[in-house]
Amino acid sequence: MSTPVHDDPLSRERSHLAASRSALRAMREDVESLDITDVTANWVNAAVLEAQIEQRIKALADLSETPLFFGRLDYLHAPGAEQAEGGEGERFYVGRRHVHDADGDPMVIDWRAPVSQPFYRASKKDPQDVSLRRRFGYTAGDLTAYEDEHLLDPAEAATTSRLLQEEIERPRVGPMRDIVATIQPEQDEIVRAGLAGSVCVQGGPGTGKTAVGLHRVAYLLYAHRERLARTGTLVIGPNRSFLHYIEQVLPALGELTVRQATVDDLVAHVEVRGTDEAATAVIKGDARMAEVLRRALYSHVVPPTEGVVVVRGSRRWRVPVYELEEIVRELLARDIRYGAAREALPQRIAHAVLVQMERAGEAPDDRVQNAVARNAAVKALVKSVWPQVDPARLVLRLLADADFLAEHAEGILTGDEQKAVLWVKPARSVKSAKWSPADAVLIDEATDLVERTHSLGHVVLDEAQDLSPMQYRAVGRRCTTGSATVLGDLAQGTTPWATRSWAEALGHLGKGEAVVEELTAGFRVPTDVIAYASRLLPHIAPGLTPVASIRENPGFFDIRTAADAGTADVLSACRELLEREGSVGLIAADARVPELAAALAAAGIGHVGPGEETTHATRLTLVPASLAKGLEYDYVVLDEPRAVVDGEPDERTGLRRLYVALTRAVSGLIVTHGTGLPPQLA
Ligand SMILES: Nc1ncnc2c1ncn2[C@@H]1O[C@H](COP(=O)(O)OP(=O)(O)OP(=O)(O)O)[C@@H](O)[C@H]1O
Repeated sequence: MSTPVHDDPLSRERSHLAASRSALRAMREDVESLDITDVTANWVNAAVLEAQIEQRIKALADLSETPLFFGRLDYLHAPGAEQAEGGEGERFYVGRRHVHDADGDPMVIDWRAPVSQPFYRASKKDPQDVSLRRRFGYTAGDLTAYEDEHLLDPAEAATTSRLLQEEIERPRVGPMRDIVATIQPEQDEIVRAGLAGSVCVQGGPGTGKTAVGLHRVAYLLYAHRERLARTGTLVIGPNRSFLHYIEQVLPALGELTVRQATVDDLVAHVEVRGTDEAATAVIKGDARMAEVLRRALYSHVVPPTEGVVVVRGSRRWRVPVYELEEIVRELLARDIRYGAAREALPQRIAHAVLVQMERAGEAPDDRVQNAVARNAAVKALVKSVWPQVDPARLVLRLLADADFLAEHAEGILTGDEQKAVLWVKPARSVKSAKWSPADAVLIDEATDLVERTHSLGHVVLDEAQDLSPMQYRAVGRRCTTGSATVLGDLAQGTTPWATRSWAEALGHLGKGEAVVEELTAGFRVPTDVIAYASRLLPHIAPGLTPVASIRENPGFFDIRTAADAGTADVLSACRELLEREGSVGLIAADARVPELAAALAAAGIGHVGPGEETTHATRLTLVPASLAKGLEYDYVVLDEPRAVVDGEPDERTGLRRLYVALTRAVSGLIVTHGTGLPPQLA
């Protein structure tokens, strides 16, 4: 007897998957076979088009490990034609990208399309016209399970989805991956917030801030593709290893054009070779420095002391000093940059000359005005009244010349503060100066005073709590005409200038109107571990809501007292965790890393640094506590919590660093210590 193979729902869904994959293949072949020889006028166009085609082919790749669709929605009624992304059916498969058949009918709908939204938001309370929501389970790329919710059936009990739970509990390996299949309703609201407004998300460790920020970019690129292609998008993260950790997420969602950078990258006007004492960096990062810079820059504008005489042919035209003063005053009052005003000044003077010419009965045209503006006398006047200023040289002088600084910081910085920012050994030139990261930000501010910084369409700022006010300003001027998504956790602020409140930070960013949302459901850290780490909250960020872990797997948590502060117990903890599936991170105070690296090598345990690819043979990452932020590992060994705290300039920062280190583990954490635990963990 033969069994019918296509009759059960799972088989039907599998055939839809197979059909969708061949439809995708056909779409790709269509693009691959495009012949552009006849449609491009020149080789530049051809090159651009070819690059676009190549991107499109890449975007249409069928990746065996990323299923084409992960959900299905059965609508009760066909959604409005304007919502249907070209389809008129009432059943939609939701996936990472749009796939259509030969007739152009949708086989899979992009998760970002409006008709997909109820997949994330519909509930029994608000079914949004969805009668059935189906989630699919995959094993090694094969569709092996599904799970249904009948949203309109009052008899069906609301349950938590097994597939969702499994996805959340899945062991972590390698870099971050997308969460499209399991975005939660409160996350989805942030992901799909409009492009016009800015959003700020406060959320404890593992609440999905980074994930939400990246999916938000993908969503915005879908919903406002043309506009953002013109204006650009940018994701800002704290350091290289973090950016490396997240760099696969957007390409996996088909978005290949988003720039990712650190704040230091954005302000790289000079080579940074120096560092500042914490107290100095705090002052250099203070928003008051913006006013000092503004004053110092505009001190270069000096009122004219005599009129200018322009000789043309046999005639001499004089613009009297009071009229020049008026022009300068008017330019100073206008909301334009120093450089733009400097360019406008000769034209204004020329205009004044032209008015005189007209009064004298001449009929000068634009060419005459330009010629007057370029006249040597006018040029000389502009040079003395409104000289060109090099932003880096301006900052150099402020940091090197006590009198110059005193003159412009008067009433803004105290005498002690001025002393703190002055170089002990003043640099002679921009090239030879040992610029610090904070100096580079000052130069960026000065650069923007001279010439307006280009604004992007949208900027995502991750780990935002660590920025100084001057750094917020640097990010803010890159989205003056666009919007921002600001992600952070006040409890994880570990810089001496870390943000105290989001209202303050958003003010410096120039996005005071942004709404602040809070995420409190934790997807990473197991309950016991997050409860333990949260003991630190009253000491590091009183008033913040502790994260509530939604992981069912209780995880594995052990605190081990070592015989001494050596490395033997750390090594055995690493060995033990390497027996298990998933990634392993050994987190330690920066100062202990060399000793631990040597011990691991001596014991024959291979390891890599954060941001380096692990391999099957080398699954351990040795992470200095200062680089742990934003990262996660399936299992973590945390070495000497006390040393982590002591590694920071003050106790609160130390405890915050410890909070970060304690909250990196997904499935298990072993804390080893030979010197006792910080009393705040007791
Ligand atoms: N809805 C979700 N479904 C499945 N996994 C999720 C979901 N939201 C977040 N995660 C996972 O939880 C982990 C933590 O997310 P993420 O790194 O974005 O948190 P975070 O708030 O930025 O943490 P931190 O404050 O430590 O930087 C990641 O592995 C992420 O993929």
